[in-house]
Amino acid sequence: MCYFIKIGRINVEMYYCLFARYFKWIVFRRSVAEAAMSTSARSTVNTLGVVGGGQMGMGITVTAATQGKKKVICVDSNAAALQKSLENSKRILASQVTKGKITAQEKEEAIARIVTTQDLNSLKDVDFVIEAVPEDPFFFICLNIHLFYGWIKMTINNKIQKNEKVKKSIFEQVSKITQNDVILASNTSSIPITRIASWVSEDRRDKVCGMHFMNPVPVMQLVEIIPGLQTSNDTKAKVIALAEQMGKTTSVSRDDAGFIANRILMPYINEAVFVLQEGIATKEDIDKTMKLGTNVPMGPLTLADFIGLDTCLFIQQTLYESTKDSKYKPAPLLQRYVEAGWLGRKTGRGFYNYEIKKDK
Ligand SMILES: NC(=O)c1ccc[n+]([C@@H]2O[C@H](COP(=O)([O-])OP(=O)(O)OC[C@H]3O[C@@H](n4cnc5c(N)ncnc54)[C@H](O)[C@@H]3O)[C@@H](O)[C@H]2O)c1
Repeated sequence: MCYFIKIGRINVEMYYCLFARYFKWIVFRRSVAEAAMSTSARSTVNTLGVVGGGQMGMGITVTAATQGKKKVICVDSNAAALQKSLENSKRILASQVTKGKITAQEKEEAIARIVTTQDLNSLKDVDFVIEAVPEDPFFFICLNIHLFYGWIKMTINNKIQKNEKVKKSIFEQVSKITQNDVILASNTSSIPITRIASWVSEDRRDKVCGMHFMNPVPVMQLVEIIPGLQTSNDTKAKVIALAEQMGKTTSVSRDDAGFIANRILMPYINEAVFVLQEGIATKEDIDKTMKLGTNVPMGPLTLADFIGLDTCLFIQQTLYESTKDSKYKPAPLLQRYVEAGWLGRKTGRGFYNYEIKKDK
């Protein structure tokens, strides 16, 4: 496009054309430099590293070991959580055998492919890493004070650290432990991928990508893929390929608060909590209305318990803080439940009560 404007004796068109050429040259030089800087990511994933063996991490581990036939090294800093997750994964696999989805032999083969460890250095030789540690660590402090007139039981449980310290430290460490061509994916529900990429060295940022699995991973079909600003197309293609090898279907979202699923789902859950808080309906009627009225498998409060109320609150807070739009303000009742330690199924109590299965 050229502009013919004469300002006195100056031919603006000429200056414009010269500037456009110079600009194109700069863009060309930058893309050549970037291409030279970034190497392509490892193509074949034989061994997958998963960091965090909680409900998502273990779901990813089991799915990769069964559907993807990958060897999986699952790292969790908490030995008890790891043991519990391993038992859970065996239960998931046993139920898949019962449902005829896999054979008993496939179950045994999948279990044999899973290694659990507390040592992050075990990821030294993996081909791909998926991080699934919590977004927001909760420090639960219970204080019992015995006074002369009787017991006063105080529970202080509202110290919420609103930072991403755990994930940051994992990315910093794992990017140094693993080889440079290894993709580092995050299962984050809400932290911007471009921010996560900033936690690793510049020459590795093109290999950081969001890989947002849905809960429960072995059952849910979708994985949201979220490329950050610096994620290369090569990385994005390889993340999609791994998701497909795990039997999943993918959708792609821009790196924006909540991505697609949580941007829509969390305000829906939050509104259901407001309806409960305002006494408009009972929790049973809220769930029944949405389940039968909109033909979804479960109502919003049951779903929130399933996801984890801490996770729901954190995502809602992230949406609110990143947009400053009052429509995302977390419902006070959701905050109270989290402060009470009623986090849903995983703690045995959320909007409903649950029996926690004891490991044999
Ligand atoms: N729960 C959901 O429905 C859901 C869905 C999609 C994505 N996510 C995301 O997945 C991630 C994990 O969520 P979750 O529900 O599995 O949490 P979770 O609490 O069930 O599991 C997290 C695990 O990480 C471990 N961990 C903590 N610090 C660690 C460290 N430094 N090194 C190794 N392991 C560590 C914990 O011991 C725990 O077992 C979060 O980012 C969450 O937002 C959750």
